[in-house]
Amino acid sequence: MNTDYKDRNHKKWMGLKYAVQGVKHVFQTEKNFKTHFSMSIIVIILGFFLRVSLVEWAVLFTIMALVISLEMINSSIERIMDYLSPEWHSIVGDIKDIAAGAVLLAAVSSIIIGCLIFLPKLIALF
Ligand SMILES: Nc1ncnc2c1ncn2[C@@H]1O[C@H](COP(=O)(O)OP(=O)(O)OP(=O)(O)O)[C@@H](O)[C@H]1O
Repeated sequence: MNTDYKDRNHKKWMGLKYAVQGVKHVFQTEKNFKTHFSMSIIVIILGFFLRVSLVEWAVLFTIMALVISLEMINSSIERIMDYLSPEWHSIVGDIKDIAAGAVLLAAVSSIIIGCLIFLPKLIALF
């Protein structure tokens, strides 16, 4: 019983370790991920500087997490398709384009949200 609990706990931590490895891997290999990550850091710094409200923080973190998560899923889909179908095929192209389109939609939304939250505060500074 006790060993069983320890085993489950160990597996849980190993799962977390692999997930962190996944984030590290995508950070090291995907240029777009680095761009989204850097943009998120800038947004957080700007958020502190412009004293955004709790609700605004919640909106900003939700959209940042969405963009970064979609970028990771997109990278994952690209790898799956390259592994399953290394040859050129229009359906593979469609699948990759759709996954990339999802990231684009979220990224455009994040720019709009950033403008809605930050622009009035920046304008008020001048
Ligand atoms: N096997 C394929 N068959 C058909 N089209 C493909 C294939 N591989 C890539 N493409 C086309 O090339 C585009 C770029 O694919 P690629 O796998 O090189 O992604 P990427 O340039 O690394 O994307 P990202 O910048 O998001 O990482 C795809 O969106 C798709 O239109």
